[in-house]
Amino acid sequence: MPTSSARPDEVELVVVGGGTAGILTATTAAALGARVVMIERAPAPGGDCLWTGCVPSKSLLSAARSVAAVRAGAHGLPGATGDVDLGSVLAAVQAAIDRIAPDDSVETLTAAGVEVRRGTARFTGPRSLEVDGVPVGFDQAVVATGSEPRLPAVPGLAELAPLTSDTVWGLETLPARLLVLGGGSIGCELAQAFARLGSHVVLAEVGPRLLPQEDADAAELVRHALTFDGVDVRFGAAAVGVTAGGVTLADGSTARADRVLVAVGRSPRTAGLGLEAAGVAVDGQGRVLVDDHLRTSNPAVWAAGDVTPHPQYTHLAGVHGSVVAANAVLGLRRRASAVLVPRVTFTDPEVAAVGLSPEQGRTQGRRVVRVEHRAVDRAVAEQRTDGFTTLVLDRRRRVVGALVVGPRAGETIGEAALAVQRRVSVSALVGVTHPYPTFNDGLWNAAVGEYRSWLGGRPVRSVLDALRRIRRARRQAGRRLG
Ligand SMILES: Cc1cc2nc3c(=O)[nH]c(=O)nc-3n(C[C@H](O)[C@H](O)[C@H](O)COP(=O)(O)OP(=O)(O)OC[C@H]3O[C@@H](n4cnc5c(N)ncnc54)[C@H](O)[C@@H]3O)c2cc1C
Ligand SMILES: NC(=O)c1ccc[n+]([C@@H]2O[C@H](COP(=O)([O-])OP(=O)(O)OC[C@H]3O[C@@H](n4cnc5c(N)ncnc54)[C@H](O)[C@@H]3O)[C@@H](O)[C@H]2O)c1
Repeated sequence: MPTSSARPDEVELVVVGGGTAGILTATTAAALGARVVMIERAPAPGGDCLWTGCVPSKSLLSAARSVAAVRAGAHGLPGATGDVDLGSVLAAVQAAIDRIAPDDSVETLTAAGVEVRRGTARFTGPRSLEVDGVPVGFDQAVVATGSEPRLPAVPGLAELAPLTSDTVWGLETLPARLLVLGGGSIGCELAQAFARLGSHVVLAEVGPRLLPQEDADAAELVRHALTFDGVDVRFGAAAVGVTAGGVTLADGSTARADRVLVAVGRSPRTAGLGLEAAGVAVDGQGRVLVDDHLRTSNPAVWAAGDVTPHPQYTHLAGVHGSVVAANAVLGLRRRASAVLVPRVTFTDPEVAAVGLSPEQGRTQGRRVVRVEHRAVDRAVAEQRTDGFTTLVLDRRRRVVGALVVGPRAGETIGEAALAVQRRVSVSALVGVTHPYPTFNDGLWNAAVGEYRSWLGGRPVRSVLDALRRIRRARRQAGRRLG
């Protein structure tokens, strides 16, 4: 059992926030033998991913995909018409949440050895905080308070009661005209979902393209797909004002909308947290500054998940939790920078990436191999050839990055992440028999193509020629002797 320097009235480890980062911190620390208290202000733990983020958005996208397929009238069926009942769709979304919620419930956490306290935490000193006014001393603490939607300062926007990813799930009817501000993951996913469900959607992005964190050719395929679904995508189009005619955009156009959905990025939830009292430094955007071990400027306080300057993904928040717990409880020095972070935008087609992107790879002089999905039989069979798989290789032909665009690209990227993490070579990847026909063939075919071109290269060719000559000579000698 790890020893604690906490006084009897102190908690060994306090975790502030019961989202993915907080839950993984708390359960890992408890498994390591620490006395852990987790404080969550919401009615139930689970955080954004469960209640307003990943789970509802993926459930909504699934419903929207089904609606699009039915409306398209594929396979000789007459295309369905009529309005979607948003209430039914959101009931299914809620059912998905309800099925997953028990995994994060107070009962489950209590059984895992975590004491959960409901309330809002605020630091009062370097080793103390209060929960709704009740003081708590701690030996160590973890800030895992997540992030929240950022609202742009646009005159008149607040009067339109803009929706965010926090509130969109409370809609009672489908907006006939929806303006989505922001073309990042949230904007693209929700714009496509609402367009497929039947809203007329304008997506206004301030920059010159969608998904700025991804390569331009991947973003262009998503723009094409959104446009196909009826989304009116506008670039250079930050909202600048509101008139009786609609929302004025920086490209000079106006978007008439019944509702506006803001998805222009997320800010850390640090306001009112008393971080100054705790001596915890934040950056200019309010994000909690951490070192590579996720320790803050106060040696007794750590941070994990969306509240830090690291990328905002559930899987990373979870890994942060386990890193922080190991470092805080056992005194290990696990590094956040050692964590490989794959990412997926769940539009149709999906965009999935890990490691070096092809654009980064080319800039760094790495070899980039690409397979178009028109050469992947599963994509052809499903008439979904609008994608590609790209591998980025180092000088020894080991996989250092991958970008996949297509249906279920998010499933393929797990294998690519394993390859990048373990520095798997193209020849090793070729040696793994892949079942046929799958979208993962894109990855395998890219590796096979690269391997064949290596085999066809001059140095390997001359070795192979020599081996063949020796083999021929031996057979001829054998025949003479026989
Ligand atoms: C629409 C949407 C879709 C997304 N889709 C994906 C996806 O597909 N894949 C993916 O990887 N990521 C996705 N994300 C991102 C993902 O949801 C976040 O990265 C993840 O939830 C971050 O977890 P966290 O624990 O850091 O923060 P959170 O989940 O936000 O948890 C923080 C918790 O702290 C609590 N809290 C805050 N302040 C206090 C306080 N003072 N006292 C007590 N409690 C407090 C909050 O109530 C909250 O429960 C999506 C996000 C959104 C918004
Ligand atoms: N599939 C996933 O993993 C997933 C899904 C949703 C969200 N998330 C996470 O949540 C985070 C936040 O998502 P997000 O989409 O809100 O943010 P984001 O930072 O990914 O994208 C915001 C977009 O809004 C644009 N923008 C900024 N200001 C604008 C303005 N005033 N008007 C118009 N456009 C503007 C930006 O150029 C950018 O393209 C992401 O960073 C991501 O990590 C992940």
